[in-house]
Amino acid sequence: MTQRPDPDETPKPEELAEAQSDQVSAVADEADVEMDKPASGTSAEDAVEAPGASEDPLPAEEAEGTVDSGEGDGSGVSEIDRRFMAAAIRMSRRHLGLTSTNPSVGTLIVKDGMIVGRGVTALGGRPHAEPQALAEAGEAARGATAYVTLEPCAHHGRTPPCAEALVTAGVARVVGAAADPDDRVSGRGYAILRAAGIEVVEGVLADEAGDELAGYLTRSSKKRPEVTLKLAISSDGMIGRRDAGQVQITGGISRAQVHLMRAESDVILVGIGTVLADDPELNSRLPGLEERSPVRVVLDPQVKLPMMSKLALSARSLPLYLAIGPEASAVRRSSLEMLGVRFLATETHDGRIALPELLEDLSGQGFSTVFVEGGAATARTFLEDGMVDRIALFRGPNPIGEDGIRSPLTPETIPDGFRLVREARYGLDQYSEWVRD
Ligand SMILES: NC(=O)C1=CN([C@@H]2O[C@H](COP(=O)(O)OP(=O)(O)OC[C@H]3O[C@@H](n4cnc5c(N)ncnc54)[C@H](OP(=O)(O)O)[C@@H]3O)[C@@H](O)[C@H]2O)C=CC1
Ligand SMILES: Nc1c(N[C@@H]2O[C@H](COP(=O)(O)O)[C@@H](O)[C@H]2O)[nH]c(=O)[nH]c1=O
Repeated sequence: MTQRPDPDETPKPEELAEAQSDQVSAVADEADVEMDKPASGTSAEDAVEAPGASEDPLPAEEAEGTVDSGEGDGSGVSEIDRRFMAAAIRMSRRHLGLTSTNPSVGTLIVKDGMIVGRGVTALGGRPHAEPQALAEAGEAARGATAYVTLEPCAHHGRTPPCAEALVTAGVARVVGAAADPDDRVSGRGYAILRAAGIEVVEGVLADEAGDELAGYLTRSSKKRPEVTLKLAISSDGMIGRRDAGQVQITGGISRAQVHLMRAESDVILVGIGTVLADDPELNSRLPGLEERSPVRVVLDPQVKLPMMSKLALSARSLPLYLAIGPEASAVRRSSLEMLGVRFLATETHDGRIALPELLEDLSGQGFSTVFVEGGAATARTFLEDGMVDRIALFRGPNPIGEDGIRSPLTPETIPDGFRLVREARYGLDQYSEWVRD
């Protein structure tokens, strides 16, 4: 029988705060740089000393300026530059999963050590972060420093290029994090700024910004979305119990974390085996993030999805796609179509959906991030096909035993080429995350 999550286990805010999660605290950090607060009067300390920030308070004299603090590394980058960039990166998380096909970019305009303008790429991808931050700053942008998590765009789209907007606003200095691989930008954004006499510093916290922009960067360079494989495993390395439906392996704080990760993704994907066993909802149910549920995709070559499954019954309110093969029954297809289910016709190999083709299709539709939540067969083929960019493992404290379904992956069997980037404790669970080098 399917076990439902215990509502009493829904974590309280103080539990979340205790979870010491980078991502949960990042959301809290973002909230501290509230977009709807008046910009004027936000000091460097306000921006950087958000909850969860580990940095020591800045000395007043350092907070007053944005020029080299005298570290002597000769790069022209000060500690305060890095802190403002860290704040801009945290802010950019606000719209992760909501700006497709654009990346979620953060911009801060800083004058005399005070934040005078803030912008995050708007829902749907426009307007970009820079014009919003410049509009908030108004005349104060003249002579200010702009912190941008991605190189400002250089092309004329529905709005003029952001690089030109920064020039027109009269900023004196631009500090950038990640370079933009988009052919229409790729160095041109920084070139426009330099040609106008603006001082440009590139690559400040580029890795950290790249982490948040991973979907966009992968989609631009590999023409497919960034894939995160997430699994919840028991202490003895199982992901479920045979013929038992959904087994709760991890606790409430991990579940909240998973729902946050879902909310930050464009697509959540599982195999039909998981749907038949668990009857999952695959949405984001974290209070306040319900509207941010991703599109759901099920690998279902033979269209086995039950009409009465939670997924099929919710297809009108939250998009549901079945990746189907050439042999899919037209009759089953049209019954599900009436419920609002959509289809992605894909080639199959040995009855398996061709993942590279499916991912290319999803990328073509503008999706930049795919969160794969299993089950075992699906996880295995994503790994075998080399289609996993990030692995997120939640390990619960209890064993499942002999009737368990063995996980295709444990912390001890992470494939070569992946690097451990994050570890955290969520209640009694251990969280570990790896990225492909
Ligand atoms: N702890 C955890 O993190 C999770 C645990 N689970 C557990 O896992 C179990 C289900 O796992 P499993 O049975 O392996 O099911 P999957 O969810 O991996 O589904 C497998 C099915 O998906 C279809 N499929 C189509 N293309 C592919 C492809 N390229 N690669 C793999 N599958 C493809 C096939 O359907 P067809 O046979 O019709 O061709 C295949 O049998 C359940 O017990 C569930 O509770 C599930 C998710 C997460
Ligand atoms: N059992 C288990 C997980 N299982 C995953 O979550 C899915 C259920 O999603 P939903 O119906 O939306 O709650 C399920 O089908 C499987 O993919 N995840 C975890 O983080 N921890 C757990 O202990």
